[in-house]
Amino acid sequence: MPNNSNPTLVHRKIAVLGFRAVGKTSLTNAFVSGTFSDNYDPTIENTHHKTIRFRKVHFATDIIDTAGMDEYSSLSRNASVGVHGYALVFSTTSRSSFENVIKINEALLNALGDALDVPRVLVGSMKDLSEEREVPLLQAQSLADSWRIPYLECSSKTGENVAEVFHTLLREIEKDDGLLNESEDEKCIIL
Ligand SMILES: Nc1nc2c(ncn2[C@@H]2O[C@H](COP(=O)(O)OP(=O)(O)OP(=O)(O)O)[C@@H](O)[C@H]2O)c(=O)[nH]1
Repeated sequence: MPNNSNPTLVHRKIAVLGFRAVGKTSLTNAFVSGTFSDNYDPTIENTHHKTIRFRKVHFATDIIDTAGMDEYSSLSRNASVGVHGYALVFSTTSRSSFENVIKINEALLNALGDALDVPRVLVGSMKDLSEEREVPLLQAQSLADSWRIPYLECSSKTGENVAEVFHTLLREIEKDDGLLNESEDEKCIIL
């Protein structure tokens, strides 16, 4: 077991997937550097790094901000090989992005050979734009429940729930290996 003087360092790779313009880059930037921009610049693919410490365990995390996907897209090699967990993002302001994330989840599980229990979180972005909401919270929550994965809503603009998306995904990744037990995962520190 890790101890205070000698924390455990583990490497984890996370990919952020979703339809075009759902806020994948904004979510990644808000988490990695605490920044937000109103500008829209389509992404090809970028990898960011962040160390997240859950008390005695340091996660050196690679976060892959992928290109917006549609039904004709396939996962890049970097976004499918050696990835420990996925954030599946749709915008709460876009019904089509919600419908699309269902297809992305299917394509992901197919690409991974119908692997069971792929660590994932479903993320509803742009929570601050409540007047433009097109996807009811309960509908998104029941989709996540049917996939047996957590659902979170966040705003990269206000920062609300941004860190929780990544912390929840790390907990999903570590669920079965006992690295984070109850008392250790309560307190997470971003380095
Ligand atoms: N109000 C608000 N706007 C957001 C939020 N997140 C993203 N946006 C805006 O939505 C637009 C698209 O955001 P991006 O982060 O570039 O989306 P993306 O999914 O990375 O886009 P692609 O790389 O093309 O797939 C930008 O104009 C952002 O400023 C949010 O939480 N709130």
